[in-house]
Amino acid sequence: MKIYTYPSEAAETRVKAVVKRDIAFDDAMVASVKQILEDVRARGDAALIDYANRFDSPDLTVDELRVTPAEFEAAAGAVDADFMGSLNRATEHIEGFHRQQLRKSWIDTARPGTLLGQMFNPVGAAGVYVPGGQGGNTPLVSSVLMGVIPARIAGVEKICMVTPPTRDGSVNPHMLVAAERVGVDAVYKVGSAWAIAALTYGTETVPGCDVIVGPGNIYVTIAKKIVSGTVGIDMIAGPSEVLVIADDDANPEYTAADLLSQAEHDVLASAILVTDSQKTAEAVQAAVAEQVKQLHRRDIAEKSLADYGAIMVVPDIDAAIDLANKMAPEHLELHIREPFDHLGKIRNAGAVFVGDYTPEPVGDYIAGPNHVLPTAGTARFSSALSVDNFIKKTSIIHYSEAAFRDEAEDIMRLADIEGLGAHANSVRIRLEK
Ligand SMILES: NC(=O)c1ccc[n+]([C@@H]2O[C@H](COP(=O)([O-])OP(=O)(O)OC[C@H]3O[C@@H](n4cnc5c(N)ncnc54)[C@H](O)[C@@H]3O)[C@@H](O)[C@H]2O)c1
Ligand SMILES: N[C@H](CO)Cc1c[nH]c[nH+]1
Ligand SMILES: [Zn+2]
Repeated sequence: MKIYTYPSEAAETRVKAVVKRDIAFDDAMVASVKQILEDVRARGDAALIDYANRFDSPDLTVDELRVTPAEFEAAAGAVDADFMGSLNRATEHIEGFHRQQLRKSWIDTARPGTLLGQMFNPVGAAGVYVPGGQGGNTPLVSSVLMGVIPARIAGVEKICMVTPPTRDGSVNPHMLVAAERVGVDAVYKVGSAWAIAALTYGTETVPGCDVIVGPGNIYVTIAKKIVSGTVGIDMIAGPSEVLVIADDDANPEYTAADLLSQAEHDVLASAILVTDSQKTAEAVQAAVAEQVKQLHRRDIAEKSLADYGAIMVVPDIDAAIDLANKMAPEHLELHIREPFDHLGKIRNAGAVFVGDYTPEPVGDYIAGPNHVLPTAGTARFSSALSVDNFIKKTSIIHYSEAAFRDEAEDIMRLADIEGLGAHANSVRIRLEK
């Protein structure tokens, strides 16, 4: 990882490259995703199978697109009791955290003669994208829980899950067991942009949904961005990111391990260390170089660090926090003395991990908060996946005659200013009654 002095021109260029990396999609990628979306819209299942055969699963047929009861049953027999223990524990924690987010419809009658309020209703159908990697080689089992649990708690009636199939046309058994555990209604073997198209437009096999949630690689992210508005989406939850703020007291081995934990996700992932200590910068640089050699996904981590990694040396911890707020990382770790004294200064981050014993994977798997988080600087305006992403709010408005008469002049005046005579008339006609 390269060490930069921040601020400097070189450091600023790297910051921009990281923050803009999935918004500055290259035109060819966007064009290819648009073409996939149009193709699925026009040809439905036939297009899904063509893409699945080309990218993930050479022999998959239309009849195999939906996971069957027999496949769920076989999956249940293929996982061990230890996995079930961990799955149950994670599920309980995630359910507990998300239950706190449920809100009740409300009405307010404080203003005489009026009744105002909001009704909260779940969307009818949600599509949950679960990343699987090409040919299902990186099955993010934990993302099943993160996508489905909030939808279930919101009360969504129909929850469909999509994920790329493996080369042999199956879905990882741990993923299927997790899906069944949290009450998914159907699982479809489709990945990438064609899965987002299927959930948006519907095909013969895959039903269209009202809302699509879940993280994914650049193709998934571009597709979600394009279909947003036709369906609801949760957020831009693209290639993973971590920004660690560390002082001269931080453990360089821990810090390096945490940076690598996100760098290994994707060649487009980003891992940044910001420190006020040259000694820490150099120690972490050396630890990363050493630890990366041991990784099974070394190539991915090395490319991501080369393209989107950095060690920024800043004058002090306040400057580190300013830089974090500017970059708005998906994950922010604080490896500093008295971290809670600084927490209130953090304004832009998907999730903050505080202290030596809260490495980011605690949040990925088991703590309870959602690990589907905004990336590429979008934590400036969006938040973790939550129950809210599945809820619509409908306003309720009632006026008595007296309340209506009391405010009639105001309504007519505002309508006249807008030049909307029919609006004013709908008030006047009642006053003349
Ligand atoms: N922000 C978050 O909350 C969050 C959470 C978890 C994971 N992630 C990110 O999700 C991503 C998961 O990516 P992944 O690739 O492992 O799984 P994925 O399921 O998102 O993508 C794999 C799919 O993309 C397809 N694909 C490969 N090359 C393609 C091409 N040229 N054109 C179109 N499609 C192509 C594959 O065939 C497969 O179907 C990572 O970037 C990870 O960092 C983000
Ligand atoms: N760190 C990812 C979010 O960027 C989530 C994840 C799932 N599995 C492992 N990690
Ligand atoms: Zn992770």
